[in-house]
Amino acid sequence: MGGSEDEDDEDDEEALQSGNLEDLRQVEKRMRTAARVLSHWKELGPATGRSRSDLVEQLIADICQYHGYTPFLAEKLFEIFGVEEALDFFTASDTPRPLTIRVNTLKTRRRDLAQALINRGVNLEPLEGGWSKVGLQVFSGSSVPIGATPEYLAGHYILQAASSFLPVMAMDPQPHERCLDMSAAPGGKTTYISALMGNTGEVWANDSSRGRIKGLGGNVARLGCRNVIITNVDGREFPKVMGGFDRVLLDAPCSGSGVISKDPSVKVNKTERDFMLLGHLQKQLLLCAIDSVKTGGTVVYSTCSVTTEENEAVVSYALRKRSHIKLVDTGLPFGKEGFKSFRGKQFGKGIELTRRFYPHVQNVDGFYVAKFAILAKEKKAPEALEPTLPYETLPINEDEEEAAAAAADDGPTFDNDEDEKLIEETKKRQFKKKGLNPRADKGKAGAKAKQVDE
Ligand SMILES: C[S@@+](CC[C@H](N)C(=O)[O-])C[C@H]1O[C@@H](n2cnc3c(N)ncnc32)[C@H](O)[C@@H]1O
Repeated sequence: MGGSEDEDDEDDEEALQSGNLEDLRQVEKRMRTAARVLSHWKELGPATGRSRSDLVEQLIADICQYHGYTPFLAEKLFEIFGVEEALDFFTASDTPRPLTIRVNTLKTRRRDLAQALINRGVNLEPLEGGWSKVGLQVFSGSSVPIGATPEYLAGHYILQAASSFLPVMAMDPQPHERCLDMSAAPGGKTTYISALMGNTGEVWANDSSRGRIKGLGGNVARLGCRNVIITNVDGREFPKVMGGFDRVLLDAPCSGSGVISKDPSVKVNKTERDFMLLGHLQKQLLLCAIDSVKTGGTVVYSTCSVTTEENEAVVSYALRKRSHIKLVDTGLPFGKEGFKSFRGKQFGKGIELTRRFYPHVQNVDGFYVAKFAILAKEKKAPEALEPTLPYETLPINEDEEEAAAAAADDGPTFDNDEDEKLIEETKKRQFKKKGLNPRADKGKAGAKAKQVDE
């Protein structure tokens, strides 16, 4: 784990030149000591002669200076990992993860690709731990541009972080199925799904970003994925656009708190509001993903974030809102269990089956993977049928949401007056769509609508 000795030497060199090395070493030592004292406060605290809050304040100030985080995010990560482990996370997030590529089995075999690249002078090895048959780790030192070899241009491989393989492995797509990758660009996972399905069946690859769709199209074409259909809509349009999929992957838009080594701007540009809005969007998208799958199907939810509000809280929300789903084993060979609770909040049934991956533990990007099985919906008497709550009206704030959940026991609650209005509006829209006058006599309109349907 961590950077190479050469990189450390370069950092030291820079710090030396700016006359700061001694300061940095001192700050580093002070942080480690403070973290150890805080973790064993009862035994070690009194001897410091300082208050706990004073020490926490100093530690946060040091982290902000040394690692460049805002106090807000530093504290947030403390809460997730505890102080000592958080320091390991900060250090690992300041160094790049190993460079990895995924072999495109639609075009070649790992052995053949490895040989071709070795012949060009690339140093590589299978991924550590033997958990992937399609991954190769590329070592620095060779002058070969790994993103521009003839094999790359011919689509024999894609540059892909190792942890990004995991949601697709959990999804386990099968030949001839109909799958949806709801937020797919630039297509690392879509092209893997396509390969696992052996270019059979259908992979609907969707992304709401027009700009990012171009990259997705490029990768799909380069890797020769002929079973992929690309769409460019907001994921929340599913299942209105189409449904009945065998499997859906929602690799959700997220804060990127697990991939800070790739995008250090996350250290300073995320606010409480960002996390709240992201959590809200993720919840909406996850419900839509679930509603787009047929009975007996599978949904995989993943993020490259380590925060609970983007992970366990989203999954628990879905469990509360959809009673016909359950969490199942991801089948992934490593990873830490999802949190059962966080700051007094208990997460849903089976949450320990979800998996967390960390840069400082497995030397992979921070990731989260949850897998749901979609069961048959309980049959209800026609008069008991509830309208589906429009996704736009999902409560945005946790308190609001919790109050709703408490009142609901298992299923979603509905405000009758509001629902009446919504049902009326939906009916009107449907009538208009069919060229009917919504104000016309209900009986006649109903009869005409029936004719059109037939
Ligand atoms: C984590 S990235 C997906 C990475 C992709 N799965 C891969 O492996 O290459 C999240 C994606 O979600 C897309 N996105 C954001 N909001 C969305 C929405 N409402 N519906 C669909 N896609 C959305 C973003 O454009 C972005 O490409």
